[in-house]
Amino acid sequence: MKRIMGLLSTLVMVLTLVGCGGSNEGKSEKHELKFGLTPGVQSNEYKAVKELADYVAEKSEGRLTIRIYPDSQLGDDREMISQVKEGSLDLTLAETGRLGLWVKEAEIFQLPYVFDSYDHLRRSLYETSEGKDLLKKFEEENNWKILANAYNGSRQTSSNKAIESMADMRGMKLRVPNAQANLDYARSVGASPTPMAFTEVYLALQTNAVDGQENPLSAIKSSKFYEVQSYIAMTSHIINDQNYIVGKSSWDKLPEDLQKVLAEGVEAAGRSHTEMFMGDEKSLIDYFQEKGVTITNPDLEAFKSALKPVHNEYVSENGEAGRKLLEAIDSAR
Ligand SMILES: CC(=O)N[C@H]1[C@H]([C@H](O)[C@H](O)CO)O[C@](O)(C(=O)O)C[C@@H]1O
Repeated sequence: MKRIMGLLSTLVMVLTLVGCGGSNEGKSEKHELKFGLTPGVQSNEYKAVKELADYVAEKSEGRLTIRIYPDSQLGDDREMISQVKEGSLDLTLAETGRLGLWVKEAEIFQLPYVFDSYDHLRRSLYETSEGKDLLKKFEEENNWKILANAYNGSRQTSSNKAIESMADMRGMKLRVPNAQANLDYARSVGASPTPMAFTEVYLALQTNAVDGQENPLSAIKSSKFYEVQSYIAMTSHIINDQNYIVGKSSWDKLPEDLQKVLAEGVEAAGRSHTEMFMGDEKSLIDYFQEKGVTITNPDLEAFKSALKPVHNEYVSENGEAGRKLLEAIDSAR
């Protein structure tokens, strides 16, 4: 009886050790992260995120998977950023300026005609102490850990009538996302701003419910807006960036080796993201012209002076923090 009891307890010990996996504890555990984004599967954004999902699945040998929810399935960017903040969504894409809904002074990142180029925007965010402070606030106060910042194109204005100069925009019903900077752009150039969800824009243009919209060339292509618009004016009014945001709480739940895989995957996806948007800006003008769209190049000086009061408003609303950020951006030129 004693021998049987001894054998049984040895067996229990062996089984316990196997069950725990010894030093391999956690290594066999599987993790799934949810990634939500506004654009659909034809977009560059989706392609880059898919590249990330494929990368992590392969490098982690199936231990880390990313399930992608495109096409605003989980809501628009504002809702998804808020879900990441609360911890109910793991990953999303967001413009730095959009985070200004929560960290007020960050809204300067989407003001029209603030940056000379994407490089200028990137330097302002990563290389100035004010930019670094913002990144810190995002992570420490809002649960947004920025794993990469990519270029998402410069916004242009498409329409059903030619925009040769700013005066041609007077009274035009211009669809914009429901974001202050875009509303300000439409209003300041004399158009009538019409906010609406991204998923409804094609139909609104097709039925002439609105006269035009503004988005980067890549989005005009992937959402097929060029099929229902005859003109694109190169207004280059907002430089869009795109942060790959992971919830700090989701990040902290991952074992270190999977954090490394995720960070490397996002870095590579961010690079492809930027390359796709930069490449499109070189090739899409010809593409749209071949499709019968006329491209116009209005004088941008009038646009820039029309938007100057919006910069002044920003400074008066954001006080010292806003003034410092504006100076930092100027110094990064
Ligand atoms: C990250 C993200 O979702 N970006 C979306 C932006 C932002 O919502 C907007 O610029 C406010 O910041 O709006 C669009 O350009 C748009 O609706 O036209 C679609 C784009 O996918």
